[in-house]
Parts: sequence; structure tokens; C-alpha cells
Amino acid sequence: MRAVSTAETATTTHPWAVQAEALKVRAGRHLAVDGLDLRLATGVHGLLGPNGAGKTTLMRALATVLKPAGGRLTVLGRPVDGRADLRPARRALGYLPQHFGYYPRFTVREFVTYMAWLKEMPKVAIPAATQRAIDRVGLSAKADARLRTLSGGMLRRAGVAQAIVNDPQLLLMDEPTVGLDPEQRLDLRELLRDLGTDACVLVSTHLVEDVVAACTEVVLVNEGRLVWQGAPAALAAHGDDGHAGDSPAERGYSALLRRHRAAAAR
Ligand SMILES: Nc1ncnc2c1ncn2[C@@H]1O[C@H](COP(=O)(O)OP(=O)(O)OP(=O)(O)O)[C@@H](O)[C@H]1O
Repeated sequence: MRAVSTAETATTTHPWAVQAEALKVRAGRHLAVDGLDLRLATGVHGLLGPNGAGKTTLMRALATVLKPAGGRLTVLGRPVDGRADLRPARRALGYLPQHFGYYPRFTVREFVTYMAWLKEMPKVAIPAATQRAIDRVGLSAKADARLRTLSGGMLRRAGVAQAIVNDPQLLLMDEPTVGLDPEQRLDLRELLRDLGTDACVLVSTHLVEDVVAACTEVVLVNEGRLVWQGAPAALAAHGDDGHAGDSPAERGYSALLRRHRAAAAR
């Protein structure tokens, strides 16, 4: 694999990091994303939706792992249509999958270095970028520990480190808070807010409170479609005491989903 120059990896700005129109994506034979319209710019976007809503499938399509089955998708200015060269977009992407594969004998540093190399980062930049990513997720003390010796939460943070090592313009994180203790969750929220100041970050989670605390925008999906997109504070305004949830935002989430299901059943 060839190393690319710094100029080739230099930040290019796109008005929309993600543009999807009537997007369809299959998960196996199932059309898990089914006519989704979405635009994402710089900021932290919290992807919410019930089990099976299509969040993971959408993330995989945005990471260019899955090819759309219909509609249009543009990621960092590149159409994901089977024809365009996606390498420039992939170099500028960060992706934490829900379940990520790793070599258990790798140390944290080796793992993050290897991922930086796969992203075709300039060779000379890799050691410092790796150290910075490990420091940012709070794993400095474990940098030279083997992955098989880490706890679930530490492993998740190693996954976050590999996702951010290239300072991505588009960062996709599928349930990054799973396995983190309360203190680590707070640290991750802070990191997300920091990353979202100059990148587009999409984080899927089931924790509405994480979205309210760390995100500039909520993206709510159900049955493979966009239900609602807006500011966390506006989410709360949709619910009232008659809806399920422990907080105004959770009640807003329940209300919007209930309305979407009722409309779909008509
Ligand atoms: N390989 C597959 N084959 C068939 N159906 C699949 C496959 N993967 C996912 N699905 C189905 O596609 C739908 C969307 O799945 P997806 O994992 O994208 O949802 P999700 O919103 O991420 O769910 P969760 O919150 O449970 O992680 C679900 O109905 C799921 O059962």
C-alpha cells in the first residue's frame, strides 16, 4: 500500500458531509434503510431509534461498507454509486462499528497504528497521531497492553481511538458508550463535543440522555426512514406527561415514534 502525501489528505470542506435522498440499503435480504432522506453538516448528531430501526445498516452505508440498493448517497462529496473512487472519502472517515474485529495479541498502540496505516496516513505522522488518539480516549496507561487483556470498556475506547486517529471529517460511531462506566461516558461526551466542533460526528445510541448532553442535533429513525431531525431541546417539546419516558427528551422521543407508527399504520 502506498503512503499518501499530507497534501492529499488535507481537509476539504463539504457543505454536507452526508447527503442521502430516498436511500435504500439492504441488510441481508431485508431492506433495512427504506427511502431515507438525510443531510448532515458539521456538529454532533445523535442517531436514535428503536431496535431494528436501521441505525447500524445506515452507519455501514455511510462508512461505504454497504452499497446502496436505491436512491442517492454522497459521503464527503463523493457519490457512493459503485463508480466513483471512494478512497479519498475513506481516508477522511472514522468508523467505530458495533462489533469490531481485532487481533487480540495486538497492543493498543499496534492496533491504532495498524488502522492509521490502513487509512493511508502519511507514515511520518502515524506515531504522533496514534499517541494523541490513545491519550484522547484516556488509554495512555494501557497503550502497550495487549487487547486481550483489556476490559470491555477499555476495548471500546481502543475502538474509539482507531476511529479518530486520522482526525476524520466524518466520524461514525455505533453505540460507543456500551460497556463504559459513568465516568468514562462523561469523558466520551466531552470528546464528542470537542470532535464535533470541526467534523461531522454521527453517534448511534439508545441513551436519549447522552444525545441531549453531547449532541447538537437529533436524528430519529424508524423502519428505515427519517422520523424527525432537530435540536435536542426541540425533541423535548414533542412529548407530554402522557408519553413514556423519565425525562422530557425521552417523552418527546416516545411521542414522535408513536405518531410515526400511527401514520404508517393508516
Ligand atoms: N444480515 C441480515 N439479514 C437479514 N436481516 C437483517 C440483517 N441485518 C439486519 N437485519 C434486519 O434489518 C433491520 C435493521 O437492522 P439494524 O441492525 O440496522 O438496526 P438497528 O437500528 O441498528 O438495531 P439495534 O438498535 O438493535 O442495534 C432489522 O429488522 C434487522 O433484523
